[in-house]
Amino acid sequence: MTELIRRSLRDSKAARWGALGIISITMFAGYFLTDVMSPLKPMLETEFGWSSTSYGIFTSAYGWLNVFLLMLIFGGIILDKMGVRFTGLLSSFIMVIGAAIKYWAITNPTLVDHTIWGIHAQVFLASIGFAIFGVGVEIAGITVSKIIVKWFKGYEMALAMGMQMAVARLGTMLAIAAPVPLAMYFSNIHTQVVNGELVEKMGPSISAPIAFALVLLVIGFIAFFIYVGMDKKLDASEAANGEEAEDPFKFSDIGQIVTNKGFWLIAFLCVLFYSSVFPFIKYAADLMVNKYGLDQQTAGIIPSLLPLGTLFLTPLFGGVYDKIGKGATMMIIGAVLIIFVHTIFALPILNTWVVAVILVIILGIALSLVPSAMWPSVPKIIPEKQLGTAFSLIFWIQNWGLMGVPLLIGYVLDKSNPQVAIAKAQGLEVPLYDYTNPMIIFAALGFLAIIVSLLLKREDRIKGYGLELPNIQK
Ligand SMILES: NCCCC[C@H](NC(=O)[C@@H](N)CCCCN)C(=O)O
Repeated sequence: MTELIRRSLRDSKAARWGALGIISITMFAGYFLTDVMSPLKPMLETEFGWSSTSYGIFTSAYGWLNVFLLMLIFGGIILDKMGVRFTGLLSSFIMVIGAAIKYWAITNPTLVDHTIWGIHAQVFLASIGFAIFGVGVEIAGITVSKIIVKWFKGYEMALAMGMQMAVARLGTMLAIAAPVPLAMYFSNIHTQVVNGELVEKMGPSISAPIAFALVLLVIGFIAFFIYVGMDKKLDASEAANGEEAEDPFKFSDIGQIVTNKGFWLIAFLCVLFYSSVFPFIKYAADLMVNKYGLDQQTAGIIPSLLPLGTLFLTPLFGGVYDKIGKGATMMIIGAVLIIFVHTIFALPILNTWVVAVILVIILGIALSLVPSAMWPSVPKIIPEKQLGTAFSLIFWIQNWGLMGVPLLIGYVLDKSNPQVAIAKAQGLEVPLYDYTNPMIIFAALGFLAIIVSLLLKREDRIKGYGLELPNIQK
């Protein structure tokens, strides 16, 4: 009889996986909007006269407020103080507002020939929207991480984190594959920049995929309200069973987190690893056009294989970590794969799409290995009551990379290819970009990630965090 008595709602498999399903919808929408502009880079250049630097500025905006105004850190503190319900609703709402501003900037033709502080006005305002959205999606990310720990500790935590990331990657995949067909389908007559002049012309609708993303985000916001109901029931069930409430968060906790060497190694690995993958995704479709000779219409297909592979592999590797362990080793292997892939991309040989497909698939394996081991390792290093703040600090450090690297890549791309700007200014046929230098930067990040992952394994041996041990408690 006693086996039938449940201690808490989270002891019900259906309840915890149901909760995970609901919050995954919100993150799916967030990841879709995050990458929706990536395959549109060539169109932004031809329709609105953006340069690679403009695109780099826009892409880097994701981290502006998170990094410089410390919004992520405040988000983590709010999360630990106010809880997952309030923070989740707030962050989903911020995502909707940011996406709406970005949509407005992209649809507003009068912005096309203005500048703000020397930046193309459309780029500037779309960037503001993306920066606000970036605050929302990042805070939603740490909230969701804390929610998963809350429901899955002692259960299939890595698998759950892997499943949530897989659903989010589905958003990334859709964001790489769908925007160009959507923009072409909704082609209309609108203002474009042709040789520096504004003209009314038939062309693809760049705003259509963003409108689609906005609708998804509203659905994600509504979904979070449903989660709030489940979270209340979880708390009630735990209170009824006399489970102890967590110690409240104290500011001195921050001191404890930042004096933990394991925390820093995870944070550095996080920034190096993610800076060599997510900013790469922003340029991947363009790389396929310029290095592998694909046309704009099909260029998104190969990069979309990257998140596709992760859909299956992230939960799979998460399950391996739960049952067998070897988290630190998985991170090292992932970092080795990164340097391999980017080095081959950088070499001015093997310029055939088959090689690009193979490399993207290997990168997908890396993007499954490292996150499925890294994120479930954080609760092994940091106590649960400090997790919101710890995740937010890790995300904050990571956002420096997510902000700085795309900007650097856009800049390096323009500097290494001055012939492109000259041709555009003269109204000549635009030559191809040479991507060697940007890819060397990505490979260098992979190299640093290997060093940090080795240091992390060593630290685990010294401190006994248990990163090589399974997560499921027998
Ligand atoms: N439990 C933690 C999950 C983190 C997942 C991780 N996301 C991030 O690191 C975000 N800060 C950045 C997301 C950028 C979206 N393109 C992930 O692997 O997606």
